[in-house]
Parts: sequence; structure tokens; C-alpha cells
Amino acid sequence: MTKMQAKTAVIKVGGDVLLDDAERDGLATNVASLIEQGWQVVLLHGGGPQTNRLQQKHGLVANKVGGRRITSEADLLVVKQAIAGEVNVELTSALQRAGVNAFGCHGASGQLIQAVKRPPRVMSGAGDKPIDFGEVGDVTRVNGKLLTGLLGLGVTPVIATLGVSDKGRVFNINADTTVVQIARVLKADLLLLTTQVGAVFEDLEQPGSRIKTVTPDSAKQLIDDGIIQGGMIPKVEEAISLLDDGVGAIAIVSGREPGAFLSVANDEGRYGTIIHK
Ligand SMILES: Nc1ncnc2c1ncn2[C@@H]1O[C@H](COP(=O)(O)OP(=O)(O)O)[C@@H](O)[C@H]1O
Ligand SMILES: CC(=O)N[C@@H](CCC(=O)OP(=O)(O)O)C(=O)O
Repeated sequence: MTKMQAKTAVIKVGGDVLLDDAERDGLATNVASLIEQGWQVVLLHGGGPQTNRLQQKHGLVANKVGGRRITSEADLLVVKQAIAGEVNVELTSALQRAGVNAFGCHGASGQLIQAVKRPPRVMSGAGDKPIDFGEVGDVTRVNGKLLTGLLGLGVTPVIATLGVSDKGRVFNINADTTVVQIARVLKADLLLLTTQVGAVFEDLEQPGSRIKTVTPDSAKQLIDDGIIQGGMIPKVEEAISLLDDGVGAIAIVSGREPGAFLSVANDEGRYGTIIHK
């Protein structure tokens, strides 16, 4: 008899959903419920707000263009301290409290997230000169073999979004773009993008206007109609590209309500927005 293959969920946790113990514990309980139901889980987290806060303490000024932080060498040290230090340890320990054997690590651990320096590029709304983002990288490869190995050992990888070059140079990498590459390499059954807003809405002011399901066609229409805007556009566009690469479904959801992740995994339509074909 063949053994049933466990389903794999990749979860992106934004720094904005990890700001206090209650939020971290809510998220951890959600992850624990998925694992209890037989799912294998990989978490990748950011730490934008925590980095801003620590920059301020060090007298550094946060400077983002097109949603990406221009990162000097001094900023990179703060990024490492905030994301791989503070956020990774807090999230790993919250998961341990919820009974999940979380394995905290970062993108340079075992060359999990390989990257190269982002070449200077012209950014819309930021003049016609190419912007050099400094110590920011673009992902070139994800070490899927190591992730699969860790899952096989029964631990839950919790990865801080950093990248490393083949020469061991560390880069700052946005969590949304990193998690997409992880989901693609693992051909995840489900990618969960956790955000404070918790879903796509017809009207952000109207909690009752949540859109339960989005398809590639309806997503294009929602963007053209100006309903999906700003930071939600790249999330949805990248999600759609994943559907062509063997990822089963993508959901935008908040980790606050207990049972939300499991409900999304079972496609019950009670929480968040699910993007599938
Ligand atoms: N139709 C929409 N429904 C939900 N959020 C939307 C919509 N259009 C734009 N947004 C914006 O997208 C934001 C989420 O993207 P972003 O800020 O990049 O995410 P993150 O929380 O991961 O940093 C929300 O805070 C919201 O203001
Ligand atoms: C290059 C770049 O912008 N990196 C991000 C990495 C953290 C991140 O993505 O965190 P959230 O998921 O909390 O937004 C940054 O420095 O803020």
C-alpha cells in the first residue's frame, strides 16, 4: 500500500502580523492546527515594521522606493538584527509554545535562499536615474532539497527573509518575493500570504465586501477596475503566476482568528480570499 503524501503549505508571515504576543500566538495556533491535520508547513517571515523601529533607535532613516528598502551596510546590520534576531526568535518560540517543533533559521543557513545583488534600475515615480538599492538582493535559487530534508525530519522551518550569494555575501530580500520562489520550488499545495488586512475587499471600508474567490481572469478585471490597488497588486499578480507552476492555490488571510488557516485549507470560504484557477 502506498503511503499518503502529506500536503505542503508555505506561509508568508508579514512583520505587521507579528507585532505583539497575542498576534504571534494566534498565528502559531493556526499553524499548529494545520500540522495536526497532517499538513507539512514551511514559514517565511519578514519584519519591515521591526526594522523601521530598530533603524530609528540607531538614528537611521527608513527609505523605501517601490516598496523596497534602500539598504546601506549600516541598514543591513539592523535588518539582520531585527528580522533574523528579534522576529525569528519571537516567532519560533511562539510556535514552540503552541506545540510546533519550529526550526528557526535564515536565508543564509545551508544556502536556503541564494541571491545576487539587485542591479540599479529605473523605478516608476522615482525619477529617470537608476536607483541603487545597496545591499538588496534578488533570489536566484531556493534550496528545496534542504527544505524537504528538514520537513522529513519532522521540524517546521521558520525562515527569516535574507539571501546569500555563492561567496557568502548576505542581502536584504523582500519577503513577498522570497516566499513565491519557495512555493514554486516545493510545488506547494497551498501558499498562505498573511497580512493585517486579511483578504481582498470590494471596498476596504466595508468588512462585508470580502471577495471569497479570485481567478486569474477576475483578478485582472479587479486590477483594471482599480479595486485591487497598491501593495495588493504584486501579491495577486505573483500568485497567479504560481498557478501555472504547479502551486495548488494561494490565499490572502489574517492569522488572528483561530481555525482560519484550516478553514482556508479546506476551501470553506469563511476567511480570507482564495486565488485558484
Ligand atoms: N481590494 C483590496 N483589498 C484589500 N487590500 C487592498 C486592496 N487594494 C489595496 N489593498 C492594500 O494592500 C495592502 C496589503 O499589501 P502590502 O501592504 O504590500 O502587504 P503587507 O501587509 O504584506 O506589507 C493593504 O494594506 C491594503 O491597503
Ligand atoms: C528589500 C526589502 O524591502 N526588504 C524588506 C524585508 C522585510 C520584509 O519584507 O518584511 P514585511 O514582510 O514585514 O514587509 C525590508 O527591508 O523591509
